[in-house]
Amino acid sequence: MTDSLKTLSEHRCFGGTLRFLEHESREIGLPMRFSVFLPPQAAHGPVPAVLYLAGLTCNEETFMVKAGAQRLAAELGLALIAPDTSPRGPAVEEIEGATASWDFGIGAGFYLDATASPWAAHWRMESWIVQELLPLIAQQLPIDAERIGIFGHSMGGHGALTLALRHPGRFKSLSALAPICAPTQCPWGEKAFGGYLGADRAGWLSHDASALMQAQASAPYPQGILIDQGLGDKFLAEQLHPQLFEAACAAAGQPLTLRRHAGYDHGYYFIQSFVADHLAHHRERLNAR
Ligand SMILES: N[C@@H](CCC(=O)N[C@@H](CSC=O)C(=O)NCC(=O)O)C(=O)O
Repeated sequence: MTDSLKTLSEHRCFGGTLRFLEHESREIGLPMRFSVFLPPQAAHGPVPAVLYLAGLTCNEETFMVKAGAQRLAAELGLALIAPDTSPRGPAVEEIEGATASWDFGIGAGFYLDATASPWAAHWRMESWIVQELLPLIAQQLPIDAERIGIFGHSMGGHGALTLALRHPGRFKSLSALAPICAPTQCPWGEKAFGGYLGADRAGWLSHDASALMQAQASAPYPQGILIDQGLGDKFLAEQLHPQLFEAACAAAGQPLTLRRHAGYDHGYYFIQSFVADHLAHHRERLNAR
C-alpha cells in the first residue's frame, strides 16, 4: 500500500515516543523519511503538532538530535514533526548537480515544487509536505489535523514562512529561527530558484516570504509571528535579510516579534537557546479555541 508508514526506529523519550519513519511518496516518486515525536498525552487522544523544517545540509534527524525540544514538547503535549530536506538516494544522486554543492540539490529542497528540468520530476517538497505527508500523519498517528503549527530554521525558516503564507488556514501558528526572509534577493535563493524554477524571476516571487507578506491585504496571523535572529550569525548580512520581512509585516499590519540576539550564531546552540519560546508560542495559539 503506497500510504503505509514504515518505522525505521522507535525510541522512548521523556515519557513519549520518538519515531523515525519512511513512506513511498507519490509526490516525490521515491521513499521519503521524516521523524515524529509523540508526547505522553498522545496515548489518550489526538494532540496538536508543530512541523519543523530544517536548513541546508540537514535531514529528518537533525532537529530531534540537536535542538533539545522533546522535553518541553512532552510537558506541553505537543507533537513534533521533522521531514527530510530533499529527495535522496541513488535515483537522484546521478542527476548532474544534485551532489555538487551543499546549498543546492540533495539536502537543499527549499520547500517548493520545482518546475525546471531535471528537478521537476522529484523535487516536489511543497506538495509532499502539504498535500501528502501531513494528511498521512494525521490519518495514521494521534495528531489533530486542525491544530498544526509550522516553524523552521534558515532554509527551513523560509519554508515555514512561505508554506504558511501560500496555504492560508493550513497552519494555525507560525514562527522561524534565522529564516531566509527574501530568497529572491540573496545568493542561496537566487541559486536555488534559478535551478528549480528557471530563469524567469517573476515566478520566484510567489516563493519569497517578504514578497508574499507585502502582498497581503490584511494580517494572515493576527495572533502574531515570532522570529529569532542571532546577531553573530555569519549568514545574516548576505543571506537572511530579516529587515525586509519586518518591513513587509509592517506594511501588511501583521504583528511580528523579531528578536535580535547579540552574540548568537547560525547553529543549533542558537536554536537550543530559543526553541522553548517557539514551542510556547505555538502551544498558546494551537490550544486557543
Ligand atoms: N556546510 C556549510 C554549513 C551548512 C549549515 O550551516 N547548515 C545549517 C543551515 S544553513 C541554512 O539553511 C544547518 O542547520 N546545519 C546543520 C547543523 O548541524 O548545524 C558551510 O560550510 O558553511
